[in-house]
Amino acid sequence: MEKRQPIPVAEAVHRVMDYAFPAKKELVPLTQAHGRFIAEAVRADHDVPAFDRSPYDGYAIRSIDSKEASSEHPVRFQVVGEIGAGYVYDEVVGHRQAVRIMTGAPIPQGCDAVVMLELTHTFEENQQMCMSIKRNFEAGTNISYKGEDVQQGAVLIEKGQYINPGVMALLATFGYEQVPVFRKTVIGVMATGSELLDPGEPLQPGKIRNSNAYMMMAQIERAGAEVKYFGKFSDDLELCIENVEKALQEVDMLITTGGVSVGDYDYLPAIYEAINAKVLFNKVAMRPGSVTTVAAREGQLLFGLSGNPSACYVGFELFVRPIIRTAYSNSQPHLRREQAILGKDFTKANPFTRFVRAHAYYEKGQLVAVPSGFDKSSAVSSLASANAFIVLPGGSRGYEKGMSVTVLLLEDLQGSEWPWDNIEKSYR
Ligand SMILES: Nc1nc2c(c(=O)[nH]1)N[C@H]1C(S)=C(S)[C@@H](COP(=O)(O)OP(=O)(O)OC[C@H]3O[C@@H](n4cnc5c(N)ncnc54)[C@H](O)[C@@H]3O)O[C@H]1N2
Ligand code: MOO
Ligand SMILES: [Mg+2]
Repeated sequence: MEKRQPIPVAEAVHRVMDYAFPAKKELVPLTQAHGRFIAEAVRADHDVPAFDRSPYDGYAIRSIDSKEASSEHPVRFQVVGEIGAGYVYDEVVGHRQAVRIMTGAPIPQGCDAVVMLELTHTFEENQQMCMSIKRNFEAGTNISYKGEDVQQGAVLIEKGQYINPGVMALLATFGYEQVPVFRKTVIGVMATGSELLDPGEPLQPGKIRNSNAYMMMAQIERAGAEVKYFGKFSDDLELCIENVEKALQEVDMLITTGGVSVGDYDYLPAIYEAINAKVLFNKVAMRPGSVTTVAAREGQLLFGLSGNPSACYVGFELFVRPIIRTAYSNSQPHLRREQAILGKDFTKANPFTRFVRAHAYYEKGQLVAVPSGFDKSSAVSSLASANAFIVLPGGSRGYEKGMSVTVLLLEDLQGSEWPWDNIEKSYR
């Protein structure tokens, strides 16, 4: 039996990233763009606001006419018109004339100030609407100027940016009825193992329910890709080869779970050989997920993730997620890295770099990360509350509560460019 040579995590991620590929583009209606990644930069083709407008309900005036106003000597204006948002007052406003104006309406020609309704007194005289004010208003008072928010030509959204609700607002502002986004990468999922039952089946001796497939399908969606689920397959070499071959025709990349270790029924190594896929690595100096194997055939990636649920979960986030986000031109495709305070002792020794599933939260402005439970590679229970991995570099005897540790955040949309440099052993 060939002895597997563990490689450092960063080296493994590099080897996978060498196979990154760009996704194709497609146009989707604006209403379906939220949560996608934009395929072109968005440049402002007009100013926002596109015209000088009123930020208040009140009266538009010529500031010069208010110069003499005081509480003893209010100045009165003739109200010559009224405009709501969406309309334009098309006369030129003259001496001691005012236009009743609503929030969002364009400033009439001749006017250079808006007086809030609350500061005015409105009355009727000789069947003529009038308004008076008791103080002077400088030119420019209460005007929202053309271009004060966005100037024409400004790049507002970079290619590869995640489309969040604020981006949606900008897309609508600039008339994107159809939005250029990256086509979702299609990722095949296949579970292997003769012990696997579907969630709807009753338990039987020696069998377990297939949880990894459902977990990974959700991870794929969280990362922004599309799932193609091929089901579960028993440990039968010929059957698996045939189905892996078939699946590869239908997806951009394929993830399998289980069968990558050295057991008699761990067939993934034989499958890669049979289909002529080149194994990029089959052992990573990490826990869980040391058996994570990645292979490539004609540029197409095959991720052989561990059958152990926690190992499978970690393998996905470290190796598959950044490939997805890179396909979308996202500049921060990896998990977001932060420093946190370890919230609880972690006494296990670490020959390999350990990714402890953890719950991270803020306490008085400080990020704290607490291991989320049973920590074996086989653990399924600790994943539900995990929103971070605590990264404990190898070669240590354990960590104590209060130490500063590196964490990778799982539910953060921002990500990081490359989190793998200079991860220090924890310190106080
Ligand atoms: N002699 C050695 N044995 C093992 C080694 C080793 O280096 N030498 N590595 C261990 C490590 S580390 C891991 S991790 C596992 C990896 O196992 P495989 O990837 O080959 O996965 P399986 O053998 O198929 O299953 C392992 C475990 O996970 C359960 N499983 C499998 N699929 C699913 C699924 N879809 N949902 C839920 N659980 C699943 C399976 O029943 C097993 O209990 O190997 C160690 N052994
Ligand atoms: O690959 Mo295993 O997950 O290290 O426990
Ligand atoms: Mg095995």
